[in-house]
Amino acid sequence: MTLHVGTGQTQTAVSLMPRNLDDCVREMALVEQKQAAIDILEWRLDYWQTPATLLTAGHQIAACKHPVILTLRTTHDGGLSDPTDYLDRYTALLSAQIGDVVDIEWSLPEAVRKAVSVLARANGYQVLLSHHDLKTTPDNLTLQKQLAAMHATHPDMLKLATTAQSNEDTTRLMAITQSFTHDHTTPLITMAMSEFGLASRIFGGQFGSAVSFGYLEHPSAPGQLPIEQLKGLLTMHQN
Ligand SMILES: O=C1C[C@@](O)(C(=O)O)C[C@@H](O)[C@@H]1O
Repeated sequence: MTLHVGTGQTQTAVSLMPRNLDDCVREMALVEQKQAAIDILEWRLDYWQTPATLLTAGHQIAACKHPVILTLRTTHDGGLSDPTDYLDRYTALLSAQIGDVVDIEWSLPEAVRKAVSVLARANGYQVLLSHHDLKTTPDNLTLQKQLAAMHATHPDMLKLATTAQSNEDTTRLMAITQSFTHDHTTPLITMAMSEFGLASRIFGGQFGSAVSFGYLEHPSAPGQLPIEQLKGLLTMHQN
């Protein structure tokens, strides 16, 4: 399934964070209950704790009607996974062609990013290149250079998550989003994490951000809203 983002209404995504098959069944039941509010599933693989049943879970998740983003979030970018076995952790699922998009972290060594990207594309996935600043929203020039460097590697889509320490940080990120999406066709997802960043999750689409993340049971990052509340706000704001 090809994920089409960046045109039309802002799409919503929720992060699945199962540790095992029991969690997977529970979370997929919630997805079914809330499916009217969900456009995209993100499977946060860094929470998974039972390698022997990874593919079983993958087939259960991939059986749903939503496009699935595979995300192995490392400790560098706010997740739980050790960056040193990044390619190995992705290989089984990518080789089984489970899911549709692969999130690859900019912070990884270039050789690792390239190896995962080659394996992903060889198995028909789109590549979402992502970067997370867990402490700040850098100055505008730094944000522009960050996006330019990521864009130069030709991903299918980009994601930049910063941490807002003020309302001004959030408005700057949205202005940078507006400027980038005006000048480029590569879909961009941005969000300012923290309570200061709430506006970026509700109004980010107005400035070109393609997707906004809400939560199913628990937030996967600071500042997320419950998915049904987020969908309602996006629908109200965009109609
Ligand atoms: O990269 C992102 C965005 C996110 O960090 C957010 O702030 O909503 C949530 C993560 O699960 C996801 O992988």
